[in-house]
Amino acid sequence: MAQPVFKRVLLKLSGEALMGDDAYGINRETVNAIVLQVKEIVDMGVQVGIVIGGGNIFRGIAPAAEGMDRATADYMGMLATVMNAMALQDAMKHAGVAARVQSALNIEAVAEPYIRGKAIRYLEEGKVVIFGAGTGNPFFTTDTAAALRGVEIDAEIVLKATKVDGIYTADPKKDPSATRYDNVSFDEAINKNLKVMDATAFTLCRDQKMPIAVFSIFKQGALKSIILGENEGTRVEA
Ligand SMILES: Nc1ncnc2c1ncn2[C@@H]1O[C@H](COP(=O)(O)OP(=O)(O)OP(=O)(O)O)[C@@H](O)[C@H]1O
Ligand SMILES: O=c1ccn([C@@H]2O[C@H](COP(=O)(O)O)[C@@H](O)[C@H]2O)c(=O)[nH]1
Repeated sequence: MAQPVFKRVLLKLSGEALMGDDAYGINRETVNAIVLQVKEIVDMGVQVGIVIGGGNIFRGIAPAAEGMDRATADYMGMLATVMNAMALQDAMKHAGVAARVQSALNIEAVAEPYIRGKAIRYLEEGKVVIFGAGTGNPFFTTDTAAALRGVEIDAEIVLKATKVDGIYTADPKKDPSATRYDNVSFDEAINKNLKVMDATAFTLCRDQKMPIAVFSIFKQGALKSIILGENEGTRVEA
């Protein structure tokens, strides 16, 4: 049987991917389908940390955030990611996957605080750790949180699960003539402003020699393919 090529990974899940076909919010069926893909790699013995985005909830409250102080809106965005983390943990529990939520913002009544050593211990025990509230700081994104937590937990790769199947020469949703890269260097991704991830996230991964794989969470089996070392999506490396 094929063996995983990674022992520990950091999976970044787009918040917007949780909406399914809804306008915003959390679509339970979509979450369950994502959880099954994660379960597949957990059952192979891969240790999985997850950073979850907040776009699905934040989009719904965006009109209220208009004109608001940027830091306040960002804290709201971070709280949205905690809701997603809780929904994901609940869906994992129902699928028989042990998961813990750790929050970068202190909200101890709903989630334990982010403690690096404890997160690593959970991973070693085979539990999925879901990191909520991004980095805990405004003016950042959950992509940067994924790069940061990935480096902190000593993951071998950051897996960016999104709505498109890799990195393109331009946003494929806006430019149908855009073509997909199989491989791209950090410098090219940053210099060409390939917006699938923000420059802070790319730069941190580049400096810490942390490879990134970008793939579609809606493509059945894509996550497992990457774990088995097969060609899938786009790989960003030095
Ligand atoms: N060069 C590019 N290649 C691929 N996708 C791109 C590119 N430029 C922009 N995009 C867009 O970036 C989006 C990926 O961002 P995604 O929504 O997954 O991230 P996010 O902002 O981290 O998540 P969230 O939904 O939680 O806010 C894709 O849906 C795609 O339309
Ligand atoms: O470290 C962080 C992470 C996130 N935010 C805020 O949350 C929203 C949602 O995150 P996405 O990465 O867009 O999914 C983001 O727009 C920020 O407003 C943050 O401030 N700090």
